[in-house]
Amino acid sequence: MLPRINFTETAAYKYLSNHYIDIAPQHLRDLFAEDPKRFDKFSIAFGDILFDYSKNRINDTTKALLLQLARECKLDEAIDAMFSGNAINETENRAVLHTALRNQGDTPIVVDGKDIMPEVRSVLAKMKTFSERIISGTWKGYTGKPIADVVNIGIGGSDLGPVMVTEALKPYKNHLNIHFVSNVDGTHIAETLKRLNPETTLFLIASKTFTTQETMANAHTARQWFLAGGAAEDDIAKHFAALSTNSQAVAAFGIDTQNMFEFWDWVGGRYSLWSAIGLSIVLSIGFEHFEQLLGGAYATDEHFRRTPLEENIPVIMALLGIWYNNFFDAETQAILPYDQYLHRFAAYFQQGDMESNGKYVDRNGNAVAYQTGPIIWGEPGTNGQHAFYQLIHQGTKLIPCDFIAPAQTHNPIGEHHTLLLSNFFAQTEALMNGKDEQAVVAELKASGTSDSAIERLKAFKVFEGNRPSNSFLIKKITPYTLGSLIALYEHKIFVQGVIWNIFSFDQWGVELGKQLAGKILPELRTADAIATHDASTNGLINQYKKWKA
Ligand SMILES: O=P(O)(O)OC[C@H]1O[C@](O)(CO)[C@@H](O)[C@@H]1O
Repeated sequence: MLPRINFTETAAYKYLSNHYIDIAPQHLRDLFAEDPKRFDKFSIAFGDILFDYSKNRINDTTKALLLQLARECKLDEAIDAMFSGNAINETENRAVLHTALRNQGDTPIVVDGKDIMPEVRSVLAKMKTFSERIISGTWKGYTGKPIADVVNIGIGGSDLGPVMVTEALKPYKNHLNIHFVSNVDGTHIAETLKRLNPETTLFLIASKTFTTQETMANAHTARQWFLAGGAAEDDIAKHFAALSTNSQAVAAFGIDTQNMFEFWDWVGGRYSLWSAIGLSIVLSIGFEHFEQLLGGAYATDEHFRRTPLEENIPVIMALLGIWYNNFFDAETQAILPYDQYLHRFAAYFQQGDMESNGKYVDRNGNAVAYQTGPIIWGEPGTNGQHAFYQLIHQGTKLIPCDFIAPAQTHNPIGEHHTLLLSNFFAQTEALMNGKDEQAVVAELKASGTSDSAIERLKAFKVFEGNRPSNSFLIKKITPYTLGSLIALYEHKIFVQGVIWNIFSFDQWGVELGKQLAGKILPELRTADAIATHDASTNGLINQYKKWKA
């Protein structure tokens, strides 16, 4: 069982509330000026990742109190409970062991009295053999041709992780074309299939439950398309594989269970890219690179598990998030990668974070009286700069930002990377320092602006600054460093859930919409006017019926 502690009733929370009153008016500029050791103190080097959190509205006391908060909430106990396979997903009575999928230690990990590591390794071995056959072309389609295109059909955790990682690791890609179909909107699969040849296409049906409406609809459409191309039922075995925990449903769909890559109910969907759900990643970059991804994540797991809290990156990330979320009333958290390959990173952690910590019921089943998970959003720099940074710099909302950038690029073209990085450094500095009125006036004077124009313009050109950010400077985005980075964010989410006293590994909040869609679906199949809902829903459905072709 996870501890049940209301963090707002801890001593640390009370101290932090008072301490907030001291810190809130202080400017980051002054905090830097007062402490020449601030960067050394508030940054952590972890392999090829430098985590700089010095541009946050904290001082030594803040850090000490936040760590006290973590201790009072028994974070150590919770970390042990997760890694040792306790059923910490209590509402589903499941262990939470995505860490076992990348475990490279030799201590058994026991769930329900059984060491799960042999099974984990056996599925990895099966993924290796299968992927080698597909990549090398020794696996032939039903007309004897090698596979050229792979379509992953899945949604949520069975899509976002593989999409994000295959995009992030494109420089490591082989000749196979990898496609992702997730949306139940027929446009998604129709547009994808248009470009494909059934003789050379492999479908991966990725679904933990193998019951998800969107995935099943797309899988059936893919099957029909495949058969319509001239293939026979028996040929399905050469062109369809399943990534799932549900072997019965896989067999019922008609996929040979030989072609099923299994995972287990102790892997949460949004934490599953390390499991068989990662097969599209393996096919895209090869098994060795996938192993490096797992290796990087394992290094983070070890860091998280064994490093004292004060030097523990996910713990610091989580506590800073709580500082802004619960004391500064920040509602969102931006993730801003200065790497085009990471363009789906924020989208991936939208699910990772918001499906995990978007909860208002605590671990005792009571409504919380405090804020929990933040809204996660972001786009790659510098595109974001020309879209929404205005609001981050001069808006009325406090938006803590995570900046992520590689020191080395995979595409050293001219000065592009230097330009990109100059923006990365400049933005965090500008957000922190801002520009005061004196500087604005001096600048306008120097450019020959008249005194009356200066008076009129100066207020608009002032930047308050004092906007907090974390910076992750990464030597290079490789499978290993990416694995480490993803796992840092995963554990951050876990720590925050522990402190907010919520269950981070269930997702009951997605059920109601699914249930209602199931009820509405048969109503849409008839031409009859509907009166079974509220006036708005009835009105919309009936208008739809009039308009639909
Ligand atoms: O892998 P499945 O079972 O198809 O589920 C897909 C997604 O649906 C959810 O259950 C809810 O959106 C996610 O948690 C999960 O990642």
